[in-house]
Amino acid sequence: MSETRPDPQHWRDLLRREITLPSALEQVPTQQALGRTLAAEVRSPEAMPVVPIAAMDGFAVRRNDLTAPGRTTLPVSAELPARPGEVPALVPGTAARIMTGAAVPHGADAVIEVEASDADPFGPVPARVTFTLDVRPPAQRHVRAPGEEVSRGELLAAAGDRVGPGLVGLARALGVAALPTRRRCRVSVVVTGDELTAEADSPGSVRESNGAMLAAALRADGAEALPPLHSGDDHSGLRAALSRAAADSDLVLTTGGIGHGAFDVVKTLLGEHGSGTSCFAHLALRPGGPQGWGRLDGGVPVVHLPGTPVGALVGYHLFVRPVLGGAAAAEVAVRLGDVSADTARRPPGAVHAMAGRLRPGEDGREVVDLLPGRRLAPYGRADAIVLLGAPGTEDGWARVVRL
Ligand SMILES: Nc1nc2c(c(=O)[nH]1)N[C@H]1C(S)=C(S)[C@@H](COP(=O)(O)OP(=O)(O)OC[C@H]3O[C@@H](n4cnc5c(N)ncnc54)[C@H](O)[C@@H]3O)O[C@H]1N2
Ligand code: MOO
Repeated sequence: MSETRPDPQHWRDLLRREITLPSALEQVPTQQALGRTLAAEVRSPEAMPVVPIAAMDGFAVRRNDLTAPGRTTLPVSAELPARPGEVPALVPGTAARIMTGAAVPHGADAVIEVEASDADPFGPVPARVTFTLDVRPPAQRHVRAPGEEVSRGELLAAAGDRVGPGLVGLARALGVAALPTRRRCRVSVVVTGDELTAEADSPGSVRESNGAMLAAALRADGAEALPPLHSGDDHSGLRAALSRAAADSDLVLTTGGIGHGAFDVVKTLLGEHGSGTSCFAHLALRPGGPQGWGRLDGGVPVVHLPGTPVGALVGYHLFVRPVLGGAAAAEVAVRLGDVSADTARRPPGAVHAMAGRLRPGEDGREVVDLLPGRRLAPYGRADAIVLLGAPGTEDGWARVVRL
């Protein structure tokens, strides 16, 4: 049987083009929205600050009452801590002791910091205060003007942005109770193989691990991972598992059953000798070469990953994550550090995926060290998949997918 060996980059582009996931909008309470992707822009319902606010601990004054340069002594007519409540207007010819964050009284047009006065910053409010000023303070000195930080209707974040702690804080500060996020994509994983068991308790049985691994990867990428479904190597079992998965999900992943063997149940059920609703290829990629994709009942997209745990992990990060979208899907070029683990013969023309660990190099710029091993074992310590031999890669550099 001859199969083409498509370029993994082309395969990724094909899947991104063909698979569009729903992007329904879901309002999520601001405090629970961390990590979600915005489905729409967020604008401020109010100005920040709403009223003029002192930016320094000191005294609110009218600049016309000051001699500058020179010394001015004014009676202190009020004490204004940062507290809720009405703020009386500043009595002309007086100063009001004010704390950072307190509303500046009507009539005051500057705050003089306590350091420029003879007042004890921590003592009781003085009866009078003397300022020694070198220059006349500019209007609104140490006053945060209404709308200075955010104006009403200003864009806080755009559709497609990921909600970070900064936006959670900003939204709370402005009274935005819920954020318009994309509904999480619901993904089912169907693992296949008669040998798979919860515990490896008999000869030939293999502890099922792809389900937990892919659920973890999906959650890390902001998707909702439904409980994994298991099918044996028989068509009726797989058909049942796939239709259960399709009924409930935006996207289905399968692992295993896509090799060249008689028991490769996914391929024989859905490939050209079966329903023909999925297509399969052996990509110029090691590991993770065998891949497939198609559509299930109702048009639900399905991506077929190899059963080998390392093949499933690599395939997920190269082909599924980009379909889910988001910044994490980007591959970046990183300099290679320690490559002593790259010992296997690497025929040209294929991309070789190895486990790697990122660290700052001697010049502070990031480098990646290769970890020894071709299977899942090195991924216990890896924070990157390193793609060696990818077209367009300069010597001493590799494309890297962060885990
Ligand atoms: N004649 C050929 N044979 C194979 C080729 C080839 O080109 N010609 N390619 C090899 C490559 S590369 C891969 S990858 C595998 C792909 O095979 P499958 O996707 O059908 O995977 P399985 O045979 O079902 O399983 C492979 C391996 O992984 C273990 N496994 C499977 N699922 C799980 C799971 N959920 N949790 C833990 N471990 C799992 C399974 O027990 C097998 O050991 O084909 C090669 N063969
Ligand atoms: O592509 Mo397979 O995952 O090399 O073992």
